[in-house]
Amino acid sequence: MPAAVTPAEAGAISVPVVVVTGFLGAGKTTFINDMLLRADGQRIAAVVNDFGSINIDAALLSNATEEVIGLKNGCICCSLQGDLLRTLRNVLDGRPPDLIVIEASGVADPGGIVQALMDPVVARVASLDAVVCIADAEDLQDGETRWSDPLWLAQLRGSDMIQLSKVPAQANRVNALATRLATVARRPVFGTAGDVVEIAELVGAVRTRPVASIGTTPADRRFASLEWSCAGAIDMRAFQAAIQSLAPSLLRAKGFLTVTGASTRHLLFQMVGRRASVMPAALQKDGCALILIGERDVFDPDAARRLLAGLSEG
Ligand SMILES: Nc1nc2c(ncn2[C@@H]2O[C@H](COP(=O)(O)OP(=O)(O)OP(=O)(O)O)[C@@H](O)[C@H]2O)c(=O)[nH]1
Repeated sequence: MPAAVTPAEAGAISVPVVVVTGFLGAGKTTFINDMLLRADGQRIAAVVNDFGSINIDAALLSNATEEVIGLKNGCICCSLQGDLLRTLRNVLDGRPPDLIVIEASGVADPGGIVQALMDPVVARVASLDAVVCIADAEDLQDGETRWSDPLWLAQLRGSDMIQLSKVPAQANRVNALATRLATVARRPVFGTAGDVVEIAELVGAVRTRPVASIGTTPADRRFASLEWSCAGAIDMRAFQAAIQSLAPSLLRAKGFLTVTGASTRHLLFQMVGRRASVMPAALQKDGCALILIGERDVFDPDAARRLLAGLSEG
């Protein structure tokens, strides 16, 4: 029996799709959140692919749009391509949105996502209009590591434009960074003067792009991750000490915490490289849910799990 046809597939509509890529913690969710807040009446559906099964990004975006779909446990550039296509069909079923924005996980090569979107059935109803790469100015100024990272280069070169995040105040440093980025990527760079790429610039342009081959190491061979959760509250000082000792082996950590020993009980924790922050969480639910990610050859998830287990026993 042939598969049911969505209204969009019936030929009535083609919904533009924007893919947001960028390295772990670059600022993809922040950019999409800002985009949703600037939507000005447009209905934007966000499809979010977190690296782990704790879908933190989807929870963060759900304040800004009712249509957030989390793709859990895997990476849409490789193992989740089928899920992405099924999700797009579900989004397009019923009343299609004006725009679909897909947040790739920080470990994804956008080439795989572009390839999935070129599936002939999907391409008829959802047109890939732009791939935006969020480039983390702090990370890029920390040293040369990222500049020679094949995954980061694939994200940069697999995009149509680059949006700088975490821009330093000094204009000369920003301009030098933007010039270097534009040379490496051969793409326009936004954000030097606090400017943010507008939705109108993302949608409607006809862009031809080669179907990129995925030449980067599969995410699960390069990165190791730990998802850790507990039902109750943990001591804030003990958590800070644990994270401090894990920090040298981590690239990214984030999650929701319920803590004792601090003025706010429910916190959103974020760490990118060595920079950590906490802020009051919108969700007032007891318990902790964290994801920690590092390079497989430096981060030991089992040792981290043992360390964190001590927090919920205290
Ligand atoms: N100062 C500053 N902080 C930012 C900016 N963009 C993002 N951040 C912070 O950087 C951290 C990571 O931001 P996210 O938007 O979650 O990054 P992401 O790329 O979605 O992260 P992953 O999905 O885990 O790869 C958070 O603490 C943000 O508040 C920015 O432009 N300026």
